[in-house]
Amino acid sequence: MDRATDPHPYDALLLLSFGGPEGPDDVLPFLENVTRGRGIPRERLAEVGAHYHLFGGVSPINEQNRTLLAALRADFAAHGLDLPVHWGNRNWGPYLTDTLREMVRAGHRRVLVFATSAYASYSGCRQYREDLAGALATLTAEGLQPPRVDKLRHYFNHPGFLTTMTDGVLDALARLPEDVRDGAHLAFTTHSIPDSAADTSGPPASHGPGGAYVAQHLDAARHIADAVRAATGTERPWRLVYQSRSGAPHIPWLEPDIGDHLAELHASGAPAVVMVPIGFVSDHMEVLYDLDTEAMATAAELGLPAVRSATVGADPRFVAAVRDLVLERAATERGETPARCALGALGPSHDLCPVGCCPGRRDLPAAAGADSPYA
Ligand SMILES: CC1=C(CCC(=O)O)c2cc3nc(cc4[nH]c(cc5[nH]c(cc1n2)c(C)c5CCC(=O)O)c(CCC(=O)O)c4C)C(CCC(=O)O)=C3C
Ligand SMILES: [Fe+2]
Repeated sequence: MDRATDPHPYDALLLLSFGGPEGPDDVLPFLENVTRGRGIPRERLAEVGAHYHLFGGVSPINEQNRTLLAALRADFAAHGLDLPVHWGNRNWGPYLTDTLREMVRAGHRRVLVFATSAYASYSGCRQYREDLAGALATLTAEGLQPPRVDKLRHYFNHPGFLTTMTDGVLDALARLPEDVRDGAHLAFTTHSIPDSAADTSGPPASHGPGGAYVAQHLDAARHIADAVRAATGTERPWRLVYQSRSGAPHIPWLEPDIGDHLAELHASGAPAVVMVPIGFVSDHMEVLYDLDTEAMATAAELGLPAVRSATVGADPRFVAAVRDLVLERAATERGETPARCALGALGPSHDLCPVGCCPGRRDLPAAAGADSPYA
C-alpha cells in the first residue's frame, strides 16, 4: 500500500468531542453531565442554561460534528485512505462509551482519537483521556476486549489550522469599515481556565506560569498576527484574552476577560477590533453566545466597531490537516520517521502525553498516555 494512504496499524479513527443539548429538555441534564463533581456555583449553571435557551435549547456543536464527520469520511475516501471514522462525546449522545462499544463489536482493535480541542490543558486533553479510560473500563467490565487507543498530537500549530484561521482574520478585516480597518486590533480569545490548571498544563517540563496552555495559544496567536501583517502590510496590535469563565469568584482564572479588554481598547482609542476565537474549532455555544451575543453587545454599547473571525469548522484545509496527522502518526507507529508539519516556534507537540501531563484535581486513570493502564 502507498505509504501516503496507509493507516496501518490503525483500523479506525474516533472523533471525540464535548457534546451539547439538542432541545430545551436536554439543557439541564447536559449541564449536570458537564459539571458533575466540579464545584460550579448554581447561579452560573442557571446563567449558562439561559444562554442555551436563547437558542431554543440547541447547541450547534453536535450538528457541526456531524458535518465534520461527513467531511472527514469524504476526504478520506477521495484520497484513498481506507479508515472508518466514528464519533462519540463526553457530555451528550452519541456517548463515547456507546460509540467505543460499537467499534469493538465491529472488530476494531487499534483506534486513533481526534479530539475537538487543539491545545494542552486538563479540560482539552487529559479529561478526554480520562473519558477514554472510563469507557475502556466499562467495556472491560462488560466482558469485551478493550481496543488500544492513541490520541493525535495537539494541532494548534498545524498549518491546516493556522492558515485557515489566518484567512478567517483577513476575511473579517474586509468586513470592517475601510476607515478603521488598518487600525483594527486583534483580540485572540480562548476559554479561560483556572490559573492553577494553566500553570500545570502540558508536560511537567513546561509547567510554570501559564504552562503549555498559554504558551501554545501565544505561539498560535503570534503566528497568525505575523501572517496577517505579511498579507496586509499593516502592523496591528494584538493580545491573547479569555472568555467563558465559570467557577467561584475567589479562585483566580486566566485574565483579562474579553469584555474588559474591549472596554480597555475603547478607552485607549482603538478604532476597531477583530475577535479571533483561536481556542475553538467550531462555532459552538461559547462562540455563538459568549462572543457573537455577549461580547458583540459590549462592543456595540462602547461604540467600538467589532467583527468575529471564523473558526475552522469543517474547512477542507482543516479536514486535510486531520488526514495528515493521522497518516503521520500511523507512519510513526510503524517505526518510520515522517515529516511532522508545524508552524510557529514551538514545533510539533508530543505524540504520547508523558506522566504528569495536564494533571487533574483527582488522580483518575487516563488512557492514551505514558501512564495509561491500557497499553
Ligand atoms: C479549555 C476549555 C474548552 C476548549 C477546549 C475544548 O473544546 O474542549 C472548553 C470547551 C467547551 N466548553 C463547553 C461548555 C461548557 N464548559 C463548561 C465549563 C468549563 N469549561 C472549561 C474549559 C474548557 N471548555 C472549564 C475549566 C470549565 C469549568 C468546569 C470544568 O472544570 O469542567 C460548562 C459548565 C458551565 C460553565 O461554567 O460555563 C459548559 C456548559 C463547550 C460546549 C459548547 C456548546 O454546547 O456548544 C465546549 C466546546
Ligand atoms: Fe467549557
